[in-house]
Amino acid sequence: MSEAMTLETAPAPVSTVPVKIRGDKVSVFYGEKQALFDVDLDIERNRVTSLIGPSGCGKSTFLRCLNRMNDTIDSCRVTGKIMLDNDDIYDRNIDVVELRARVGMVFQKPNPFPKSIYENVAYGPRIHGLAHSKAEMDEIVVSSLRRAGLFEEVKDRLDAPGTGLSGGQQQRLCIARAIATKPEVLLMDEPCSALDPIATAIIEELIDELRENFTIVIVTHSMQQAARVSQKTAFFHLGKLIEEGVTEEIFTNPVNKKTQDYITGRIG
Ligand SMILES: Nc1ncnc2c1ncn2[C@@H]1O[C@H](COP(=O)(O)OP(=O)(O)OP(=O)(O)O)[C@@H](O)[C@H]1O
Repeated sequence: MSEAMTLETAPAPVSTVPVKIRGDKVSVFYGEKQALFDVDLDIERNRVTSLIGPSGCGKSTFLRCLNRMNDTIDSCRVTGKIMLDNDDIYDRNIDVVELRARVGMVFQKPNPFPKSIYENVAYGPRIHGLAHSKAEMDEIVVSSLRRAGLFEEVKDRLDAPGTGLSGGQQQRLCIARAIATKPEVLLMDEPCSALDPIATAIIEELIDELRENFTIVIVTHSMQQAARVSQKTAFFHLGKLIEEGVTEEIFTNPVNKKTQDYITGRIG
């Protein structure tokens, strides 16, 4: 069966999970160069969605559209529509600072501020005015560190520099920092790529726990990781969303030949 016929005859995925983010014909240009082409992708609430595909296929570009991080790149232009619940996030009335508090981000390389562990976590809540007293701030810091699975390891040295922690601990600190502003969505751009297997396993376990309270979108180069942590997977190739669906289906029974070639290691 040809690829076109397969695509045309494939039934639309049916899902009853509420949609948190709806991407509608999202295209991204860096200057003259188009990096994403008409991507339609729904991100479901309280699920982990993995974005996978070969290097340069546009995974990070799409991820960065979801909290308008691409706005920081001068040459970058985004077209199409992205709805976060009922808000069009590219609407000119959207406050981008507020948007980034609702849609937090964790980067590839742990990047704690050169401040204490406590201050790393307190920073966001402070600039967003989320705590009205020291006691409230203490509560936010402790609960965020607990949720990030780090509190027990650092409770006796909250005044020590965040940069003095191990790589895996630093990444959990960055997760605590991201969740301290009580975001609805957490974006993770290859959050384990700088970590060893043990630290990676801890973060993966954490991702699974966090989805109870957050909607998570993760970019990963590791298909094993996508299979372990996500319920939905979207496969990108050369700036196009080729296929998306239930993770298990994507990895065991992909509809598109390109997806099949990628997961079997023939491309990428
Ligand atoms: N700031 C930028 N300026 C110009 N082009 C860019 C910029 N960022 C990304 N691109 C280009 O856009 C395309 C998609 O890049 P992107 O980083 O989104 O891909 P990716 O799938 O996340 O790749 P990787 O897995 O290597 O991180 C690539 O061709 C890349 O060179």
